[in-house]
Amino acid sequence: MVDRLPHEKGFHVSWDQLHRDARALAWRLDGKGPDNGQWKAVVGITRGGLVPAAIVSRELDIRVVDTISVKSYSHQTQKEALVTKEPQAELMGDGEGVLIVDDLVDSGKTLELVRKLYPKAHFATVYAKPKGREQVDTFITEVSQDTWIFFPWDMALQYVQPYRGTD
Ligand SMILES: O=P(O)(O)OC[C@H]1O[C@H](OP(=O)(O)OP(=O)(O)O)[C@H](O)[C@@H]1O
Ligand code: HPA
Ligand SMILES: [Mg+2]
Repeated sequence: MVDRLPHEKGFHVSWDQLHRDARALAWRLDGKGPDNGQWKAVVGITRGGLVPAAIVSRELDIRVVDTISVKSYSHQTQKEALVTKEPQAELMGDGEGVLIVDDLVDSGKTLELVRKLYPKAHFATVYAKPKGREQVDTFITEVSQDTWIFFPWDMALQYVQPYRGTD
């Protein structure tokens, strides 16, 4: 018998679960936009935000979709985030009416940077950890800070040993 499962503190999200949670996020945002409840665009933060952004735009019938690319650098002990591709400036303005979507917020650094650029945008993530929670306006599921979320695009089906092992 093993006394510790290898995936303890790991939150493994299947495609089905991700689809359900991203749909739940869309439904929560429905009718909450500033223009008669409407949102004018969805912007996905690459790359993790692309899948939930597609699901949200489909559910809410938002046809205008753009992306913002943020690259995180590890330099000694500092982690610095940098925007490497911006969405269309005329679309964004100060972010009013725009839904900015990411898969999760962890430390909050990514959203903090994007928020500075588009302070009036609405920030939505599927998952959130406590440190970054204040950076996100709407999310579906919170996990503890020491949990690592594994997304379906980073995983594959593979054989696992029986719980009791083999002879
Ligand atoms: O709240 P933070 O601490 O900033 O972390 C959250 C960000 O980190 C991950 O993206 P990553 O930068 O790994 O790039 P990717 O989406 O291209 O995988 C995740 O998709 C979020 O965008
Ligand atoms: O928990 C996580 N899972 C995947 N990517 C991440 N990037 C920051 N935190 C995480
Ligand atoms: Mg990301």
